[in-house]
Amino acid sequence: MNAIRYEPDRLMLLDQTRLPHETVWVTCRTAEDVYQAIRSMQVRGAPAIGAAAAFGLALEARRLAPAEVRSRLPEVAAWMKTARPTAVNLMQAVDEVMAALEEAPRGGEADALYQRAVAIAERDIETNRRIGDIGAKWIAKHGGRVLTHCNTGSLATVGYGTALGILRAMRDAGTLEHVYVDETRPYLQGARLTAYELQEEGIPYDIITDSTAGFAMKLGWVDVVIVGADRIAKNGDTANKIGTYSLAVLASFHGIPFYVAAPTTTLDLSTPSGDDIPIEERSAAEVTHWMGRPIAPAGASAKHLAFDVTPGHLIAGIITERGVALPPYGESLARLCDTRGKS
Ligand SMILES: CSC[C@@H](O)[C@@H](O)C(=O)COP(=O)(O)O
Repeated sequence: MNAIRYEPDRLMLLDQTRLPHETVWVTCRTAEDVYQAIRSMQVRGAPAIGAAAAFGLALEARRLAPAEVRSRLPEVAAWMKTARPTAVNLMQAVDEVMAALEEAPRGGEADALYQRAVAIAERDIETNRRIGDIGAKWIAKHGGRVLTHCNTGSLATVGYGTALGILRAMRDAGTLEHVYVDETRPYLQGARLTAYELQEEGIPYDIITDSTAGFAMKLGWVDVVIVGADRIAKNGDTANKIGTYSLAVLASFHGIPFYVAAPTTTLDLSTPSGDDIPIEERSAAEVTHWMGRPIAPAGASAKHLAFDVTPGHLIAGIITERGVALPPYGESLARLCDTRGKS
């Protein structure tokens, strides 16, 4: 399954607001189209929005008059970064494409940007496969019953997935027994998207309501928790989908190991701790309504933080394509970043 298809003059995104019941592809031809698709969560998941943004800038470079590309694109790039504030993959991918612009030959800007966006997309799939291999070996020692949150699969990446990639690799290795999928209020990435991917793969799973997770742990259903990440600060504090922090606290209370799986492009060593990570606040209507229909009284007030931050001390390990970082994260993450890009 893949949710991102690309050609030099268009980006096609599988609309994740319509899944699992409708398969609708959205065609983007401009940076504005891509920006709107990211904001409205037609494309979502940290690595997927990074790749989409990269293609968005490449599309814009093709659309602009050649003489305008170098003067106009920096502004578009800065704006693209504001589409969603928490996932640092977006900022990294935009910066990477803009670096390609610096190196591009005169007149070859649009092609250079497209090639860089393709490289970002292809690298993501390769990275996820490595996370899967490394993670499957590491996690197997804890057992085969895994609880996960949100969607970290093919839909959230360019392909294969991070935490969900580990589940695929465990299934292939014969070590996966069962997956408990938090439904993940309010956007239901678990119930709609992770369940869809696991079902396609024939992986045994049960959706649970978010509030079931603690009791499921108490009942002994869960050997290990694995989640994804949107931004990992220098000290290991990790921003991920709202509800992740509660899961980590529950896992700690029950003595269950809690892991984060993410590519090293999700590490942000320039952010000292989780307190410095910007947390996206989305519309209250996404909490009070479902698919446009109200579920709360008219005029109800709601708070909608889209992400939370799990302190590093609650995380047993951070599984990346370069290996598993263990606490203390200040040192282990810096070591992983030192090796980033060297192989
Ligand atoms: C590999 S995806 C990792 C994270 O981006 C994922 O866990 C998550 O929080 C997604 O949030 P979303 O709001 O759906 O973009």
